[in-house]
Amino acid sequence: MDKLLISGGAKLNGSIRISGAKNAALPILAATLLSKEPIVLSNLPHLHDVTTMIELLGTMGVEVIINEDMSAQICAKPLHSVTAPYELVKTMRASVVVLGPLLAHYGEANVSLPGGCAIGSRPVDLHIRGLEALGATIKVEDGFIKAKSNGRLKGAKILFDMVSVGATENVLMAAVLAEGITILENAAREPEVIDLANLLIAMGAKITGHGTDKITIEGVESLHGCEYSVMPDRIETGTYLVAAAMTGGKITLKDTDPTTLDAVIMKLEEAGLHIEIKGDVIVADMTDRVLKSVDVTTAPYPAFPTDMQAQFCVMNAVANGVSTIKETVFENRFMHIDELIRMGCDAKINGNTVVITGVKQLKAAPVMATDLRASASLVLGGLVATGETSMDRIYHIDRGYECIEEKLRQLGAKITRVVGK
Ligand SMILES: CC(=O)N[C@H]1[C@@H](OP(=O)(O)OP(=O)(O)OC[C@H]2O[C@@H](n3ccc(=O)[nH]c3=O)[C@H](O)[C@@H]2O)O[C@H](CO)[C@@H](O)[C@@H]1O
Ligand SMILES: C=C(OP(=O)(O)O)C(=O)O
Repeated sequence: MDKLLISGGAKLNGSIRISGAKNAALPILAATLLSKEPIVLSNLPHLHDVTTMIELLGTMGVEVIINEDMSAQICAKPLHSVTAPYELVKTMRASVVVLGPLLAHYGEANVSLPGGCAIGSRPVDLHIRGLEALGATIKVEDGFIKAKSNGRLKGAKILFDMVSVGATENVLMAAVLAEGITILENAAREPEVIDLANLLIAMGAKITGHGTDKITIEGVESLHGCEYSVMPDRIETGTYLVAAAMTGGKITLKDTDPTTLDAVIMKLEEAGLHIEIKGDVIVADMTDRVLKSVDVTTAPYPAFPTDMQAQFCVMNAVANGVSTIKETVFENRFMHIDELIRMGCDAKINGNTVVITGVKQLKAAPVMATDLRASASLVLGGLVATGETSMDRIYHIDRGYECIEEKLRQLGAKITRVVGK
């Protein structure tokens, strides 16, 4: 298995480009199942999860052509299968978002249950109840979600019990082809939901209210092809901003969308990072500034994102002061803390809260990645630790960070990948 070796101590300096957002690209790829016409997607990030989603679409018969400019032309005609097999779903739980589009367009879908993962049990009850409200018949049998629709789905008013990004996306994609009006209440407001809605609108869907907690969809009979560019990755952006804050460097992030990062930017400014925004560029400067720890509580957008929690834990680990980080979205998202403690972090977990006392210096240790953002926090720790940190199980980081070692090296970090046999 591959490893990352990181020698700490370099201040990051320079400029990099931010990639397309994984969490927007995945549902957008699934949405191509809603049309029989080609959809041309640009700014797709080169990530394991994106490859898995393309492979999943491929097993169903979707045709994917990569154009010279690296955009992908995706055409979902004709499908020979409406099954998402366990072998692919188990490696990426976001595969469950093919359920809504398959059901709406083909009247049938068999999607392997995604199961739990390192950060929590992650049930899909809200997805299932939402699709049932649109008239689908759903059985969970032999480890599969087996969904059928007798004719077109029917628009309905759906109030989600809790805010779920994936359930909002799945039901939104089903509702665009349903007969009549669907209203989604307590819908997720994440920028990735907006990006998906904008793609669907470009395909001919009638959607209003995306970006608020009430989305209204007027179903149409069919959707057409279009060209669409995936939004920039706000979590990748936030991760590099934390890297600048921790290393005391000055970096420029290009092709990003600062408007999607309000909560993260506010907290980084509170921590002492100087941030300048010029359109789609962020310049972050920590030169000669003191890093202060900040309290954080994760919650659905527009509050502080759970996907930035691990990165803020490691930042607080080397900041001045004592901080409290509370995780309210996932029940088990502190797996990185034990690994950070191995690097000298002073942290105590109590239920869904961790109290971190900043230390002057982390020390390199062999560490193991447990999930995607936990991996990012260990890389960040390695960037400021004394000595060489070696990180195992880095397939997690390849799910969500495009060319992480190349980008960090471009900023002056000492990081190499050792390719395993
Ligand atoms: C591919 C993708 O976009 N992943 C993101 C998405 O995950 P994902 O869409 O899986 O996350 P959700 O918003 O659905 O999960 C939020 C909470 O709702 C719970 N829940 C969800 C669905 C359901 O049917 N029942 C239920 O109880 C989950 O267990 C969790 O506690 O949003 C999360 C929350 O911002 C992010 O951390 C993930 O990076
Ligand atoms: C939890 C994440 O992704 P996923 O929902 O795909 O597991 C993430 O991007 O941090």
